[in-house]
Amino acid sequence: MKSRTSWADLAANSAAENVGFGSFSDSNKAAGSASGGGRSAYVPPHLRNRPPSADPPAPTSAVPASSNDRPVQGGSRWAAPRNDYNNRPGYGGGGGGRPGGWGGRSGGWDRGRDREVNPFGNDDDTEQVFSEQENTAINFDAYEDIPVETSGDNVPPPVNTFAEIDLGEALNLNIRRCKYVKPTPVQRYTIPISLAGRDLMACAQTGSGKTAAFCFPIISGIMRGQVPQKPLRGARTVFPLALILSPTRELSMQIHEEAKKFSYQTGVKVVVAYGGAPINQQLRELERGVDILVATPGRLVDLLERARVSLQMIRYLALDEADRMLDMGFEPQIRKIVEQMDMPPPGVRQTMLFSATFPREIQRLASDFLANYIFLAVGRVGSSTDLIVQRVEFVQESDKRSHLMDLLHAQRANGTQGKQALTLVFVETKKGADSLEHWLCMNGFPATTIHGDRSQQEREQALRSFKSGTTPILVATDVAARGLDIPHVAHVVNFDLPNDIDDYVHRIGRTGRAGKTGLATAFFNDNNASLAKSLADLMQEANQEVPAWLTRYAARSFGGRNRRPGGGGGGRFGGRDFRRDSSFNRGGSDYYGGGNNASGYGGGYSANVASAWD
Ligand SMILES: Nc1ncnc2c1ncn2[C@@H]1O[C@H](COP(=O)(O)OP(=O)(O)OP(=O)(O)O)[C@@H](O)[C@H]1O
Repeated sequence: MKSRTSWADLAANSAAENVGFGSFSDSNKAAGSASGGGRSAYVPPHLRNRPPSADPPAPTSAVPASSNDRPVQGGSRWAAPRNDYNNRPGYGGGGGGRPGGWGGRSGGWDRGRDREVNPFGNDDDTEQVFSEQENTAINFDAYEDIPVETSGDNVPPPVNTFAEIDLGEALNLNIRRCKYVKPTPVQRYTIPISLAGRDLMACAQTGSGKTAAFCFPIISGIMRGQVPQKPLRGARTVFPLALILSPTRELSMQIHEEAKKFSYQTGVKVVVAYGGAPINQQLRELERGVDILVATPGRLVDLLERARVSLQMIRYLALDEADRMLDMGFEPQIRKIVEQMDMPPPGVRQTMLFSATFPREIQRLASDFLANYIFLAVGRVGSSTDLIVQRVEFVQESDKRSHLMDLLHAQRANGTQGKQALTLVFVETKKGADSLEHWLCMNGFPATTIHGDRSQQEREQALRSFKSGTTPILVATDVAARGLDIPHVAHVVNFDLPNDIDDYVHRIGRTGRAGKTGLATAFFNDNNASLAKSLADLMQEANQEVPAWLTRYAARSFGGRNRRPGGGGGGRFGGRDFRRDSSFNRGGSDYYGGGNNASGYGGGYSANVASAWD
């Protein structure tokens, strides 16, 4: 899905705010007086932005008609109880469980007046949605025989269809608008687990739909949940109910765009906050109301320190790319956010950790954040690679550019470098990215670059230009390695291989997404010898052709940081529940070591790009 937040969008939002929400601050101040007759009455998320119904429903004690001041639609019609939620225990719908009075949110979130932008880009697509039979976006056959492993107490059974899960009417409609016909394997398992209120550590291959897997239960849970009383804090402090953290600005923007689609017309408000963009605009957006906050850690810490956000009401915490979030670069910030601010503890909040890779040492750290959690592994190690043809070629440093040129010329000749076939080239350093981009442009290959030394505006512009095919080659550092879902990336080139096999898995995962096939080419030379074993193991597991010379390199390297479990014959997954390891029970760790423990996971983590992240 495209990330469409841009500076232009932000400016437009700001303009819209001035036009449509000029009186916000007043109503915000008045918020909390549910019967005040002003426009500040609390409207619970599941009742916001509902179209007027033809049949006036029975009034509900949860939202008294008198508290709804919408002049056009009329209070009682908008205060319709949701049939699908109202009679269930714990949903707070018909039981008078909603006290109203979310002061901070109510004033700015009167959906009667807020024209929620249609994130699907068409005015009323209901007809189209209902006539849509097939999802053309995903090849589910590719997931037929995917191995799945769960561990933990009382794991709820998976579902086969979205219809089996009661996510709520409005969310179901959005799922159909997204043309998601069936849940992907990770969604089949994680959604019931999350809806059952369980904590989760989920490891599933790149491009397999993890974003929806954590967004759906959060949105559904907020729609049906009890709304607690807002604690007494500064008038400008906001109290999100869910926090989704991701390591990069672009990924946070992308999650925000996705979550907005899923939450369209549900009344659940999603706001994004990330570094590199003016904080004032983000503050204004927050003041207009927030249920789900998507953020990068650095900007969130800033907001917390300014007391503009409180985590006191957090019910859901999701860490995307959780292993990256807990590696050496980010861990202190994450611990500060999760453990040292006012967030409810594990067991009170629900915590979900997602990634395609989960080194056991990171699992050990992550377990501090979880209570009685379920571990889920879907797919083999780097199993997106079943869909990705992986090639590794021996190329000396000095030959890399001309070799890349040969590849690009061949693509052009084969017609695969058309507007719809994008090539993503990973390099090690920011300087190297700029220099390669320049060289490609000089040689007639339109290219752009994304890395941590570029301004946020430049980064966003580069991504837009790449996605649109204007510059069909993007030269990137690892800042683009994780999470980004860019349609039509046909080829990932590891011009410089990473030091860490997990980074390789994430990088090549930018192609071969959602059931589509892709190609990944790696340039290997002596400098990459330490990666040889893990790379050869990974390729072998994915039924790729391993060149004889790489096997020889692999045989020469003994163990090392990048040992893969596959070599030991036991690890089919991108991570395996570390609680099952004997070394865990002994309190030992063989994370970095050689050893022969099949369940060990060699994905040593690097902080080499932390400076480029937020
Ligand atoms: N049930 C579904 N049916 C069809 N398409 C889906 C479904 N779920 C997700 N998708 C699509 O699959 C693509 C990949 O999803 P997503 O970006 O969530 O993958 P991911 O598992 O988070 O990948 P990564 O590990 O790289 O972060 C997206 O374009 C998304 O819209």
